[in-house]
Amino acid sequence: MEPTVVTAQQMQAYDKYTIETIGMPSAVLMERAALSVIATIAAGGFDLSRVLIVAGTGNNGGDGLAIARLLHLKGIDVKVLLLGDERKLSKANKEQLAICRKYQVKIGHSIKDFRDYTLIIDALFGIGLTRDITGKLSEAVKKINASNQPVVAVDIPSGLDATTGKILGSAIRANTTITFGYLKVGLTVGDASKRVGKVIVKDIGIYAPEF
Ligand SMILES: NC(=O)C1=CN([C@@H]2O[C@H](COP(=O)(O)OP(=O)(O)OC[C@H]3O[C@@H](n4cnc5c(N)ncnc54)[C@H](O)[C@@H]3O)[C@@H](O)[C@H]2O)[C@@H](O)CC1
Ligand SMILES: [K+]
Repeated sequence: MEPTVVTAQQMQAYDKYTIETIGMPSAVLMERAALSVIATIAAGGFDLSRVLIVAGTGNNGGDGLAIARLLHLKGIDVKVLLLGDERKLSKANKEQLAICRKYQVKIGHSIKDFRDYTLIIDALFGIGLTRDITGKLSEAVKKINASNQPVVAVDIPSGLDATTGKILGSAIRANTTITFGYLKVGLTVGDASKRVGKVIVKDIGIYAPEF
C-alpha cells in the first residue's frame, strides 16, 4: 500500500486534532517522536561516540532536546547546540530545555567544528519553517553540510519546505530522515531527493480521522 502523503498544513491539523480533540498530551507525542529516533539510530549502525544535536527554538528543537536527554541518560557523549532567539522558545521546547538542564545535558550556543562529532542530529526546523533560513542559522546549515559527517534529520531536513520540497535559503543534507506520523509531500518532490537520504516514517500516535 502507498504511504499517505500530507502537506505541512494537513500535518499541523492532525497534530492539533490529536492533542486538542482527542486529548493526547503533546509531551507524549514528543517523547514518542524522540524514542522513535533513538530506536532508529540504534538500529542504523551509526557511530554514537560523540553526538551533536542541533536544536532550534520550536517543537522540532523540543524533539531534539528530548533525544539529547534520552541519549545522555544512556551514557552517550551528547551535546546540544541550541540556535535561535531563546526568547521565542515554544512551550514544549522550554519544558524539554528545563529537564535537560536538570540532568546536566551539555548545551552550547556557539558554532564550533562540526567535524568533532560522529553523528549530527538535525532538529533545527520541522514543519513550522515558513521563511528563508538566514544569518547564524544558515551558517550552521552550510557548515554541517560541509562537515561531511552523518546527519539524521528529525521530521524533515531543516530548510526544506514540508509542502513544496523547496529549499528555503539553505537546507540540511541528511543521510536519514525520520518523519513522524505521515510522509510529508516536501520529502518527495522539489529539491528533496538530494537532501532527505533514506526516509523512514514512524508512528508516534497521531491519527487523522479521515484516513
Ligand atoms: N505539535 C506537537 O506536539 C508535536 C510536534 N512535533 C515536532 O514539532 C515540529 C513542528 O514544530 P513547530 O510548529 O514548533 O515548528 P518548527 O520547530 O518547525 O519551527 C519553529 C519556529 O520557527 C519559526 N520560524 C519559521 N521559519 C523561520 C526562519 N526561517 N528563521 C527563524 N525562525 C523561523 C516559526 O515561527 C516556528 O514557530 C514538527 O516538525 C515535529 O518535529 C513532534 O514532536 C510531534 C508532536
Ligand atoms: K529537522
